[in-house]
Amino acid sequence: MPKSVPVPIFDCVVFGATGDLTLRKLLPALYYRFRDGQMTPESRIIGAARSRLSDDDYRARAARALEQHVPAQDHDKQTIHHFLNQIFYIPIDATEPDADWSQFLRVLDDACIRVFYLATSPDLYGPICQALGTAGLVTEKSRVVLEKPIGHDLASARAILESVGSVFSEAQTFRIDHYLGKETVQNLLALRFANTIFERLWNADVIDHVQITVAETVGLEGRGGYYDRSGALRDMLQNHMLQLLCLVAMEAPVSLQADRVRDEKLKVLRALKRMDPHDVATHTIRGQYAAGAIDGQPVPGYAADLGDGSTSLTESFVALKAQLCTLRWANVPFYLRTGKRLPKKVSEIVIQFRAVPFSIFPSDAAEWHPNSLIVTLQPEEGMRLEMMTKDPGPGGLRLSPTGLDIRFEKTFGRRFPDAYERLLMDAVRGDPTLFMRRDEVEAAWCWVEPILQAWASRPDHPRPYPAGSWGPTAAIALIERDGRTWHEDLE
Ligand SMILES: NC(=O)C1=CN([C@@H]2O[C@H](COP(=O)(O)OP(=O)(O)OC[C@H]3O[C@@H](n4cnc5c(N)ncnc54)[C@H](OP(=O)(O)O)[C@@H]3O)[C@@H](O)[C@H]2O)C=CC1
Ligand SMILES: O=C1O[C@H](COP(=O)(O)O)[C@@H](O)[C@H](O)[C@H]1O
Repeated sequence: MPKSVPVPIFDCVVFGATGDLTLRKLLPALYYRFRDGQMTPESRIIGAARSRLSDDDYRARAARALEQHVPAQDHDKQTIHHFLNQIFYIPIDATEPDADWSQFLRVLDDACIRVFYLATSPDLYGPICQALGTAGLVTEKSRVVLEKPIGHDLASARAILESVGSVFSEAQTFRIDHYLGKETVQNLLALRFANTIFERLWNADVIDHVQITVAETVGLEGRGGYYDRSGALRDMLQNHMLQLLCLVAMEAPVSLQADRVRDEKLKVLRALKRMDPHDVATHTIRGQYAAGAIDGQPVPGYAADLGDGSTSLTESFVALKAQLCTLRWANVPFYLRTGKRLPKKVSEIVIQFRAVPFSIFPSDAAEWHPNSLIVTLQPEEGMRLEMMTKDPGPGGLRLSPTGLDIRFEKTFGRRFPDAYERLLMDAVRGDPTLFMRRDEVEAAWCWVEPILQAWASRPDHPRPYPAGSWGPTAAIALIERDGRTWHEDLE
């Protein structure tokens, strides 16, 4: 197994230190990097949020978070003890005009890399960055990491980008989309551009359509306050799913240099056919889960999860058909769907190839399955090429579908770091390849905006679907009326 190369000493200030993301993802990710020696013992984590906690109070919370979110076999008492000693806490209200930002000056080391990780709601990004700038906390070696979604729509995204950009340069700004840190997502570049067989076939002549599914079993998980103002389109599709689409659809970059990769992704976002209100009505489906069952256990509906007795029009499911106006992808639909409280947690990309134009096999040789390539992001990272092969044995030339299967963990025989581990270290190193450039964020909002507007002008209730189902039946109709079906293994 390749050894982790230690990153330079850093101070990482995490705003939103008491929140779900920090406790569930960021602290465990930093723990693993510390355990593997990539985060050296001199580096420090400084949590910041409004809650009035001492260093020791916060360490106790961090310890509980590791207990809960790091699998028991990875708990190492000594390492956890040393890791916790590198954690500090500063209480601050970022919206308070008289907040004492000089507290950070007293703690931070001028000489080392400074990462300001903003794990708060996006409306605080501007005020936090302005305050950091005014307090003289932004050094040449500073970077800021912004969580998604950046803004609520195009206008608010631009306002945030502008405000952050007046304090941090583009090179200092790391807009995180944790899907880009997933191993299989990065592998899309290798798959497409290091394999002649795929590179030559990756176009409308051979590919019939593409499906991208990101299904979750979880509901609101206590995040209703955020999620209900967001919904599936803003929470998942505007960022994670469009980034996946970019990596599937982009042309080969001239090199792996960050901006060359990002240039190509940007072209894809700009080539997405803009939807008019009629397209939105026919090409998008929004749903909201009702009570149902997952894994045989009853689960409440969205309104009950929200728990405030209100009637919400927020979608917890979206399916849509997107099209790209390019030579490579002419008339190749991209079907995207994502939702909460679906039957299983699975994220996958299906490249559906066209059927052979003429068959020499008898029509009863087998049920015909055109080839498909299924890239699985989770739960198990890997890919499978579905092919037709001869059914072994006598009795004529019968065909049966068979898969060429690569499961990453099994093939490489080791644990893969979580996306946040990789991305946090990239931010410390100053490598922006797997982060979104400002123009990408704006282009993604530009495409999503007409959908948001059309939905807002028709404020009808999202279609209900029982928890534990694959979304509203209209989402099935969306693809079936084109003579296609969602990838079967999922159902
Ligand atoms: N949770 C997740 O799985 C994911 C979250 N994200 C993004 O990460 C960000 C954070 O999400 P999440 O952790 O779920 O949110 P939470 O609501 O759980 O946490 C918000 C954090 O912000 C702090 N906070 C709120 N107001 C202020 C303020 N005025 N000044 C300083 N701190 C403040 C809160 O602490 P306190 O109350 O103590 O001030 C808390 O630590 C969001 O942008 C979200 O979209 C992205 C991907 C996944
Ligand atoms: O960004 C987000 O992602 C998670 C899903 O992430 P995954 O890595 O578990 O697939 C989602 O639950 C959350 O609502 C969203 O904000």
